[in-house]
Amino acid sequence: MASRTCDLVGRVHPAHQFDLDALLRYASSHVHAFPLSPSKFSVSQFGYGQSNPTFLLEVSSGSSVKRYVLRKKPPGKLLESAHAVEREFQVIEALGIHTQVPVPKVFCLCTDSSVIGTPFYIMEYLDGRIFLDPGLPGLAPKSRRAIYQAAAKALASLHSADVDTIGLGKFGRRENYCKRQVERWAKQYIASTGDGKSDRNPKMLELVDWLRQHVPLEDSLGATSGLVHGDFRIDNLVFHPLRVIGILDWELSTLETKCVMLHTCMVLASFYNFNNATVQVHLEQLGNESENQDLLKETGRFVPSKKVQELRKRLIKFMEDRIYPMENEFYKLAQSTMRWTIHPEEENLKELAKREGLWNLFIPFESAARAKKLLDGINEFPVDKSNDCFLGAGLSNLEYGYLCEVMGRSVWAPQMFNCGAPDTGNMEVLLRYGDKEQLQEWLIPLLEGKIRSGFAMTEPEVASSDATNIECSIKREGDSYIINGKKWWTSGAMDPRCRLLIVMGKADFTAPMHKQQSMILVDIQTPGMHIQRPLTVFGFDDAPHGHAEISFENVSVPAKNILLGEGRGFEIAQGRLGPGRLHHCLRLIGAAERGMQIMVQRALRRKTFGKFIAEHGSFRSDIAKVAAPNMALKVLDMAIQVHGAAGVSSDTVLAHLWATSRTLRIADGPDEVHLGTIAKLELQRAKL
Ligand SMILES: Cc1cc2nc3c(=O)[nH]c(=O)nc-3n(C[C@H](O)[C@H](O)[C@H](O)COP(=O)(O)OP(=O)(O)OC[C@H]3O[C@@H](n4cnc5c(N)ncnc54)[C@H](O)[C@@H]3O)c2cc1C
Repeated sequence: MASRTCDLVGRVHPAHQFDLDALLRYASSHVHAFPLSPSKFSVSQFGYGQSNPTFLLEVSSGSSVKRYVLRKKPPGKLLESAHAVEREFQVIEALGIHTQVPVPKVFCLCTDSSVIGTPFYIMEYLDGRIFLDPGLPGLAPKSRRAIYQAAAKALASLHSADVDTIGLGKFGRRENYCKRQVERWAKQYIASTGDGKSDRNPKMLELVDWLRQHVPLEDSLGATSGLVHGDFRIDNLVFHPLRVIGILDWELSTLETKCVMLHTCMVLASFYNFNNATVQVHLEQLGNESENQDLLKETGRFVPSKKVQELRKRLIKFMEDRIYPMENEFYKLAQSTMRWTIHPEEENLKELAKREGLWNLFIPFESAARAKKLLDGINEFPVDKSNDCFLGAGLSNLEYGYLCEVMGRSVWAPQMFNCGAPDTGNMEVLLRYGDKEQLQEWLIPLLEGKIRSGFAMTEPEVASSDATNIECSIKREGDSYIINGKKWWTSGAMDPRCRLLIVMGKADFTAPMHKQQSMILVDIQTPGMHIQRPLTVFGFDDAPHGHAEISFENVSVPAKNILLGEGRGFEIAQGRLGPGRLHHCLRLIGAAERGMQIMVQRALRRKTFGKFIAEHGSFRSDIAKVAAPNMALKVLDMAIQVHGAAGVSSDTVLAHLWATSRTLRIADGPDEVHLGTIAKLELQRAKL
């Protein structure tokens, strides 16, 4: 049977007693809404299997009683890496803020041992049930099944967390986790069996061998790391009534390769006979990775999951049926005197894409989870089943790659699926860093495709590839910020639907170099903002979205529009650039694919000197060279060449695709900056 959490406490062990007054003083000033002068303050200790002593705090004021849980290091001399309550706090806090993984809310971490003798943290008390016996005796089979499934779901939600997005990318050593783990288990098994101990099971030795031979390829890189609890047992879960409301005891948590989680889970299932619901849910959640593994082994290449393949098929059909046939119409309008207006068919296509579930596909499932949590209960937010696609299709960046590539085949396509830059980057910024009010005001209309947005960082007067040079000032005055400065290349700002600019500037020119920058949300209609001119790229002005030069003269914006707080702009810019560049590159692959397709069709139709162009030797040798650096530009350049004069005209899409592709060696940071970052990461990895 289950025990209620409050039934698991008893008197504080004499060796674990500490100064209650000191704790009360500390908690009163560090825990939000902690009663200041309680009429009663009592402490009892949880007695069940705690390596870090854990206490229930009960604080009474009049008739109300508040309960908290305190977890601390044990007293005495400890092994350096053991009992790290600081790490526990870090992981619970990150999961609580950024994911839907059920964890108690944490209130404060105290690393000052002078307060109660050792570091400690205080968290929410969860009133629920704990099952001490994993066999769940005394429960009806139906309830038992529900409990096991809830446990498996909680574990799967944990393993779905994107550690880089939630700030836990450096929480543990990433590479060779699987190899180290298998060796450790093998050693432990050998040490605890044979020679007068329990019999050694030959099947277990076979299993060890099998695991050694099946260490996944990416284990040595640690590139797809996820978070692992390290001691995920049913008695570390709090249920209410059949749902997991909290995962406890994070002492052994660390990072491990994601597909290893599946292996680990299967091994655990066989060791503990836990329940294969865990494995099933993992297969559902991590199925793409394991599926890819198998297909990688069989064919030598990755193949996307069934879900992604199905989406890709639908997307390609949409492109062929709806978008390619409209391209000429869109170009015609964009070159006419009405160039800064929107073709009515664009909005129709957006509605169709929404209906087909081809909407906001770029949103990573992790960002979607944060937004769902923040926007839960808001009426305007369409999170019900019929509108599920407003927060994407729950894809990983890898999965979206297969779809992004298809969208890149037409410069008009991404925005039809609400997946166009700079909106994607801006939505991602709001999804990751915006507060509830900011999400409500700006994210919802962006998700719905009702408005568009721009990102204003680059300035004409300073070398903007280095964002520390930015000079635009964002100065706090009372309840507002006043913006003064000049920006250029703000893409999308000419679009008549553009309502929001995310502006980067400096709130404090005297702060440390990377803390001077802030980002603020600005309504484009705010007085003092002047669009000076649209800029052109090799003669294309990219109407109707355009790239604007904008001046800001005493533009007054409500203080609540600051993102994350003053001095956090650099940090946000880094987070924004990563996925943005990735999306551009994936679209470039699509542009190259399209160029290749058009080129081959042309070369098979047109004859020079008595032969089809495709039959000339130079064409054959060129076509074999597509995997070079700057691949997209090379392919498009070849496609233009094959078309002769038609290739540089606007009668085909090639010149525009080439111009757009060329800009991407500068836009979103020049090649040199990205190469510098890659070199830095490679050097860091070599030092590990
Ligand atoms: C089509 C297009 C759209 C754009 N859209 C936006 C937008 O929406 N919002 C926005 O804010 N900006 C936008 N930009 C601007 C773009 O982000 C900047 O142009 C880019 O960051 C470079 O800044 P810069 O032009 O000031 O060049 P600079 O910083 O002056 O750099 C010039 C050159 O210096 C070299 N260089 C720089 N750093 C290094 C280094 N570390 N090592 C070696 N060489 C280096 C590179 O060759 C680089 O091209 C856009 C640009 C284009 C072309």
